[in-house]
Amino acid sequence: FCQSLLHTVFPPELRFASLKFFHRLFGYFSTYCYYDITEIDGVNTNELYNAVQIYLSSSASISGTRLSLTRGLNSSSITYGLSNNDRLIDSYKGITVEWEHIVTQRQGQNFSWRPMPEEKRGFTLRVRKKNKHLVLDSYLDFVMEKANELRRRSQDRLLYTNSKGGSLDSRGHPWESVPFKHPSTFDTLAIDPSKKAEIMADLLDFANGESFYQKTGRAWKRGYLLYGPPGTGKSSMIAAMANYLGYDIYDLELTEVNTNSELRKLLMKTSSKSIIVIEDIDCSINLTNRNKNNNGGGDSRKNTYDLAAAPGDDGGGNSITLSGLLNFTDGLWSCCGSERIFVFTTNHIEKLDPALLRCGRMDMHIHMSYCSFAALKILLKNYLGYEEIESEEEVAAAIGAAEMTPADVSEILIKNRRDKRNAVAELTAALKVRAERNRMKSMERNGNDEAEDDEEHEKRALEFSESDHLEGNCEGFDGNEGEKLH
Ligand SMILES: Nc1ncnc2c1ncn2[C@@H]1O[C@H](COP(=O)(O)OP(=O)(O)OP(=O)(O)O)[C@@H](O)[C@H]1O
Ligand SMILES: [Mg+2]
Repeated sequence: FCQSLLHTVFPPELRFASLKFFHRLFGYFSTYCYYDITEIDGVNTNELYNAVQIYLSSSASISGTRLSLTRGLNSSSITYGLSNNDRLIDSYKGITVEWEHIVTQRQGQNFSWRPMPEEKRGFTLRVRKKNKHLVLDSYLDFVMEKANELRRRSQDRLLYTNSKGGSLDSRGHPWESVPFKHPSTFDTLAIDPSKKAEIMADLLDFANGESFYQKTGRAWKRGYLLYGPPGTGKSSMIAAMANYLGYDIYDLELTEVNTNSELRKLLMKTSSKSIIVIEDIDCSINLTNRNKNNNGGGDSRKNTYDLAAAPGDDGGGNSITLSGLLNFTDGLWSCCGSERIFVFTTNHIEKLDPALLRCGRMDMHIHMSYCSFAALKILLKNYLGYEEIESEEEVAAAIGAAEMTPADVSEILIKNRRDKRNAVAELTAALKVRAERNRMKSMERNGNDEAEDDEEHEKRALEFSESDHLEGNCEGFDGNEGEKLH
């Protein structure tokens, strides 16, 4: 009406100014105020737009009559959304707000560094003027929070890894992501039940501990160091943690990071509710050369902490220092997000610098040990459905000395999963062979000169393994004892 009135009454040159005037007048007398949340804010994607879309999808699923359905690339569920130019009423703390989704055609493509969508989309939020402060102070935060929660619930976990050589992806992010579908959970993890319960309780306390961390003035983060021989379930434990808490995983490949500042940037680009993992921390940075540098005198603190690869080393220009890494986990920058878990894994805890191990940095040191009897029972139950086995005493007697990893055990169980009886028989035999072999090795090590006996034992062990067709497995077990192959 206003516009047709303007057309008839005002000359063209005055139309724009008078339209503006009418808008102001209308705004002044109106009891409402309006907030536009556009999809693209200048050149960047507006996070708030995405959040509102997700937030409204939860209420739209119940009340709307015409909805748009979408399914994201990384999502395994469908989300509902408002169709074009549809409205939805929402209430919050006793006030009512109205959302409208507005889609218009973009007029003429302006020059831009990246292609813009043809449609211009946005939400308009209508609120009563008297409720303006509540909306700005807390409703929009509430929407953001709720959207993040919904996103986490509807979407599969994401596994991020830092791009090769610190390069950025097309959206300027240093992390690349794929859907995280690792099926490991605390139910499938074979570790001592008491240890498992302790870890689960610790994780839960952490996830629910916002007010505790606030009250005690601590940054809301926690560090776990998982150590133990290869194949004892360190990576499986990380996956179980992520699945348990519903967190994303950032798998940090330290060898791809060149400088401390790059490391810091990576940290800044991680989201909260995530697990930041550095696997095989002892192999990622050269921990052995720091003493060499130390001999040179000068700034002792710097030298002690300098973990940079020595010249000529295969460091690939990598100049990350221990202090850089400690700052990553512990410094002021580590608090730029919240609710984050750091997990480091290593096969050789003795190689790590004490600075990395001190309390408060890595809060919990978790020893992932060889398969115990309690852990074996979990594997037998999960793989074969056995609650009990016949040769329980025999197995229990051999398992301690056998030093077999859960990976070794599960390999035997998988191989024989069609023939459960054979699985247990083969497992018992393998445990005995391993126990015997370890016993002999320790005797050798102790300088016991029962050399003739040794040969006989070896023979017996071999005969034993051959008679049970175990050659292939035993080879496999041997390989797991020594160094990791990298
Ligand atoms: N504690 C465990 N419970 C259940 N399965 C296990 C356990 N440990 C190992 N496995 C099985 O063995 C395989 C290897 O385990 P995983 O990769 O977690 O070992 P790791 O400790 O991370 O070894 P590495 O030090 O070589 O990285 C997994 O596929 C998993 O199925
Ligand atoms: Mg691993």
